[in-house]
Amino acid sequence: MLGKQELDTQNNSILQRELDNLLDTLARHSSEIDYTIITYVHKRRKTSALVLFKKCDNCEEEILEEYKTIQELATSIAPHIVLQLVKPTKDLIPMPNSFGNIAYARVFDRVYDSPKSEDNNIDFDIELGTLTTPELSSVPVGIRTSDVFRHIGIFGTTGSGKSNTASIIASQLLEKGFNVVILDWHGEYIERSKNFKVLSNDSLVKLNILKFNSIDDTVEILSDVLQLTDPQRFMLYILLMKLKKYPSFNLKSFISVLSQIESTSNWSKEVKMALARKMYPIFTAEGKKIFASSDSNDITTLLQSYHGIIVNLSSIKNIKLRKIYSLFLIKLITDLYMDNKQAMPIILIIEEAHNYFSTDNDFTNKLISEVRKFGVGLCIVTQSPSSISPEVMKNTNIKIIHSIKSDLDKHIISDSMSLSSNLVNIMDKLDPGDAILSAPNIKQPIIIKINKINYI
Ligand SMILES: Nc1ncnc2c1ncn2[C@@H]1O[C@H](COP(=O)(O)OP(=O)(O)OP(=O)(O)O)[C@@H](O)[C@H]1O
Repeated sequence: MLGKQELDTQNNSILQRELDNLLDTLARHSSEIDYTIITYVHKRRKTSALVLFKKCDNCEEEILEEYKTIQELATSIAPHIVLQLVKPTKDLIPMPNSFGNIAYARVFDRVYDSPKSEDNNIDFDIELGTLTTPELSSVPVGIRTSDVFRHIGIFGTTGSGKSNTASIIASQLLEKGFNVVILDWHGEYIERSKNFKVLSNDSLVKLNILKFNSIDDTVEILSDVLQLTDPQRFMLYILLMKLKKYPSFNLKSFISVLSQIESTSNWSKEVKMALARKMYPIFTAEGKKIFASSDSNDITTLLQSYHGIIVNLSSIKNIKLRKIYSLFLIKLITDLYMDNKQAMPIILIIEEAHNYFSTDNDFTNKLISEVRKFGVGLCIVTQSPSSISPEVMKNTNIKIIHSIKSDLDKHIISDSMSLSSNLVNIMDKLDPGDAILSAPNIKQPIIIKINKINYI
């Protein structure tokens, strides 16, 4: 194993990175053949060999085939490393004897974290998939129903398999007697739905902004999404207090109450105008389809009729309205559970959560730490862990990490669950459907292959 000549001898960090990548890939490559790296140090010179071995009779051909595969991998993953075949002899470990190139490589202590057979005893009742260690690839693995109230985080870049994983959890919890509500941001679950009721366009539950329990939460949700300044936020608070006395919530009552608030200066007039402008989408034709003016909020009847519900949020085209609606729907459901004990527990699957579980939203931060006592589990699904509140990372006890490419996102995840460097290195190399699982029922994070599900 030689570093190529044209590289600066001092700068062997490139070689190191390439070798790391090559080893990570080899560790995931299932093969009957074992590998080891041996570094020979002689005075100030060193030289390394990647040794392939298998205990067998007459399997030279097989090992040579494997060598060819690795050589191809090395050409694409590690272009500055040359693998040269050294003929083994009966008594000697083959070592390259050319010291002319870069003194390569470093001694590794890489051990890949795959559970050994004695760790197999994983207690679970929601099956997610199987272990990835080749000899244990038929061993099933999963999570416990009792742990879902301490929330689930599913992370991964686009196309890494998040929705499939969320669907596996959703369908098994539905079978176990949970209410399951999926907030489907892009409408990607609807085509796969068999046992779930889909709410779209006119069938979406209409919400009345004035009829929620806490005016503080209402102000928090609207201020966060509409990006209100402090004075606008304060004016909204006064406005909603006054509007509560009105029989209906519509543009007319809104303007009427707004004009009653005294404006003593140009500045306060501007605050009023800006608030009216920002609130306006709620009173447009699309806003009127999802926000009721006089009805009371009720989700109980719907949950009694359908235990599995997919809310097709993509049918709300205006993104701000979609965010406001999603947050108020979460509030409606969680308030129901927090106000009265419900017979069936519930899990809310929140897709593309980075869109509305932002860092500075007090409502969502409070929610994630409080609801678990009331039989509500949240399953937060996002491609961008760095864009959501740190409270989410802190309060998700089950973490399922699909392939993550961004260094920032990798950093945030590894910090939140103290992953070994081996697992951090492997995070961007996972295939779709493969994931690192960390949960209270398993001793240490493991790599698993999630089952594929065709409908829910
Ligand atoms: N466990 C799995 N085994 C095999 N293929 C899978 C698995 N999970 C997902 N896939 C495939 O990977 C692709 C992406 O899956 P999925 O839509 O679940 O990813 P995603 O992370 O939710 O993507 P997006 O962010 O775009 O919604 C699909 O074609 C799906 O069939």
